[in-house]
This record gives sequence, structure tokens and C-alpha cells, in this order.
Amino acid sequence: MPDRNIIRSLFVETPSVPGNLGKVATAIGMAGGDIGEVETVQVGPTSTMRNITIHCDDHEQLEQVLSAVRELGGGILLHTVSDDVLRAHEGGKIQMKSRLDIRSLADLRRVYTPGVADVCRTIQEEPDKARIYTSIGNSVAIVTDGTAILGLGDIGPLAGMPVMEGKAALFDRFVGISGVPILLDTKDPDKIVETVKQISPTFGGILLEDIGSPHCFEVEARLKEALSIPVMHDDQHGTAVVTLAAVISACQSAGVQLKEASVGQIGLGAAGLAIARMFRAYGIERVYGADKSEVAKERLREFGGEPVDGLSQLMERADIVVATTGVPGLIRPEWVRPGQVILALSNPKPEIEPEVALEAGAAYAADGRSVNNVLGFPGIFRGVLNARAREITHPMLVAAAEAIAGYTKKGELVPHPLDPRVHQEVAQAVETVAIQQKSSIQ
Ligand SMILES: NC(=O)c1ccc[n+]([C@@H]2O[C@H](COP(=O)([O-])OP(=O)(O)OC[C@H]3O[C@@H](n4cnc5c(N)ncnc54)[C@H](O)[C@@H]3O)[C@@H](O)[C@H]2O)c1
Ligand SMILES: O=C(O)C[C@H](O)C(=O)O
Ligand SMILES: [Mg+2]
Repeated sequence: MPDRNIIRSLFVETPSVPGNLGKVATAIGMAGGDIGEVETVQVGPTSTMRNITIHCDDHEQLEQVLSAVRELGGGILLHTVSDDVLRAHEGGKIQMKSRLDIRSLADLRRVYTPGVADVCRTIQEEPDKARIYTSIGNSVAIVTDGTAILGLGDIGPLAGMPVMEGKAALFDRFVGISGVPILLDTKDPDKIVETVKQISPTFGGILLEDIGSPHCFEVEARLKEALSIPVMHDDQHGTAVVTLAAVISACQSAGVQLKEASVGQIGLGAAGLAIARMFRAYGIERVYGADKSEVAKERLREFGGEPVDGLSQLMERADIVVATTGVPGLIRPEWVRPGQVILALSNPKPEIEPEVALEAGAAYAADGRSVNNVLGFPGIFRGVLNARAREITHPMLVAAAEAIAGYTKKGELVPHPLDPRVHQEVAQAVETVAIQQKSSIQ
């Protein structure tokens, strides 16, 4: 199945006679388009208006689909073609809103000056009270330098803003955290670390997002060391958590002992190295890795993994293959071994489409849309903020992965991210470990 990267909404009028919608659907399909949602907007005595969402590979195919619908005739009219994704982004996806109503003078005095001064003094005397009287304890900075935006590469922080706003929207929607995008106009690790340190008093946690390797490793390590609030690079650990959950589920379904399976990691950047490290720390002995960078392969060795030179050799040796290179179509179908588990996690396009991998003999296959760190980061931060933990630890990440796997339906790899329970399960699991770890330190 090819990529379906272009999404458009067609506003189509058809005569209110059975069979006309079928003609439109056939025309779209014959021209190579896929149909998503069909919304009937109005049914009149003579004609019916519908919004039909279509998915195409590229602009050329889109044009073919549009011509096919336009040429139908017989009263079928294509009125407008709109880009729903762009339209949904107009004005941005998030906003800061007041939680309190300000209608009267009394409200104004309570919310703002002079009333607020007493709250300031209270916090000055007891800084811990900021957790109670401000939004800090429920706010997480989503920090990027724009160097590894999805698999699009170093497109800069401004172009990465839609992704950061997306993460903020997910924080809000799934766990009620205020995510605040912070775009850094520097790639210098010293400056990134210094800037994040300076703004950190505003936040209860720091989510590093789409910061490329290798500087992401240093940036995260230094910030974790310097700050007493949780810091996590999502592309590393959020991804590792969800990937571990997916392979736990796959092995359970296939009746395979995960710790005895061999794993092949293609791409050893931020996501790939963290996945390999997570697998090793979880007790998986054989973790092979491939990357076009020799330095990345050496880094794998430091964590007990074994670098392999060619991708086809890696595919030959691995029961479970995970790819995070950002290179669409990198995995050739002829390399897939029957019964393999293939997780091609690059966004926006995977290294191999799940359908193609399954056709080539894979037992389980998924892409980065379903095996996505959206299943991890919201609950992980909810858990640590609830527990007022100062950091995110490996046992918390394992607990998150096991919670996701535990909540996965039989035969599936991961739960659906729109199921609110999965985020609650992750939050609870992380909070429990955080509280246990706190009490064992005291
Ligand atoms: N599904 C998810 O939740 C999820 C999460 C994080 C990242 N990702 C995806 O993973 C991809 C990588 O993200 P990242 O943050 O790790 O980026 P990164 O830049 O840190 O890492 C990419 C790595 O892939 C290697 N690579 C590139 N082309 C290669 C090739 N042809 N063969 C072998 N190795 C190659 C690079 O050398 C680099 O080490 C992106 O597409 C991103 O969207 C997905
Ligand atoms: O943003 C996503 O969809 C997942 C991930 O963080 C990525 O960089 O691909
Ligand atoms: Mg990312």
C-alpha cells in the first residue's frame, strides 16, 4: 500500500438518486485515491451535498482524482476542494486561557493587583507553595531546536512549531497538562542547556522534542543533572517505552520469550539508540544495530549492542526489526523474513509500509503512526507531576511500557491513543514507581 500523504476534502453534489455516491466512489478509487470520511451535509429533494475526504500519494494523483470526479457529469458536481489539515492549523492549535472569570472589580482585585501581592509574598516566604498557587506544577515546556523535526530533518525551530503545538494539544487532551512550546534559535548544546536552565522555574517538567543526535544525548544528560524537575527527551525515551510495549505484546501473542529474541535496530540516532538501550536494560541479550554513521554504531557498542554492517544482514539476524532512520522505503520487502516483527517507526513515512511488510511474510508490522510516543509522554509526565518526582527514572519508563502492554487488546501491538484509559494507566504506573522510589530514598 503506497503512502497516502495528501489529504483533501471534496465538497460534492450528487442527484438524490441511488447509485450516484457509488459512481463518485468508483471514480476516486479508479484514479488511485482512497476515501476517508464521508459526511452528508444536506439531503435535498433533487440533490445531496457531501464532504468526502480523500487520501492520495502525491499532487499528480490528486489531480487525476479531481479530473475523474469532474468528468462524471450526470448532475454530479465537484464544488470545492479544501485542505483540511492546513485549515485546521489556521490560527494555531493551542492558546493560553484564563481559568478564572474576570467580570467584576472584585474579580479583578482577586485575580490581579492588589490581591495577587499577598500570594507573591507567600511564595517568597515558602517557594514550595508555588506548586499550590500557580500553574507551574501542571506546566511542561516542550523544547526544540528544530534539528530533527519528525523525519523531516533540520528544518529549524519555526517550521517545527506545528509539531510542538501538536504535542501541547495532546498533553492537554489526554492528561490535562499545559504544554508550552519553546523554540530555541540555537543548536549549540551549551546555549540550549543554559537557556532551558534559565527558563526552568516556570515549569514542572521539561520535554525535549525533535532535537537531533548526537547533541541530544549531551543536552538531556546535562539538563537532568542540573535541574531538579523531570526532564525527558521524548524521541529517545517516549519512543523506547512505546516500542518496548509493542514488542512485549507481539511476543506474548506469538508465544515467544522476548528476552530470548534477537532485535535489529536500524537507525541509531535519538530514537534508535534509546530503543536499543531500553531493550538491553530490559534483559534482551542480542541487540544488533545498523546506522550509516560509524560513530552511532560505536555508541551502540557502549550499551552492549552489536553493530552490523549491512541492512540485509541485520534483517537476516533479527526476529524483531525496529527502524527509526527517517528514510521512507528503506527496508526492501525481499529482506523481510517470514514470522518477523517489523516496526518501521519513522514519521511522516515509514521505512516499509505495514501492509507491504505483512505481504512479504512479517507476522506483525506497524508504523510510527500507531507505535507512537503519544502513548507514552502524556502519562509519564502526568505520573511524575502527580508524584512531584524530581526526575524520570528507568524503572518508571519500564513501568510505563508494561502498563501500555498490559492495556493492549489481544492480537494488537499497542492500544489506541484516543482511549483515555491508556494514559491514566501509564500515569498511575509511573506515579506508583515514583512514590516508591521517593520513599526508598528518604
Ligand atoms: N513513532 C514514534 O513515536 C517516533 C518517535 C521518535 C522518532 N520517530 C522517527 O524516527 C526518525 C528518526 O528520529 P530521531 O529523532 O531518532 O532522528 P536522528 O536524526 O537522531 O536519528 C536518525 C538516525 O538514522 C540514521 N540514518 C539515516 N539514514 C540512514 C540510512 N539510510 N541507513 C542507516 N541509518 C540511517 C542517522 O545516521 C541517524 O543516526 C524520524 O523519522 C522520527 O519521525 C518516531
Ligand atoms: O511526533 C510524532 O508523531 C512522533 C515523534 O515524536 C516523531 O518525532 O516522529
Ligand atoms: Mg519527535
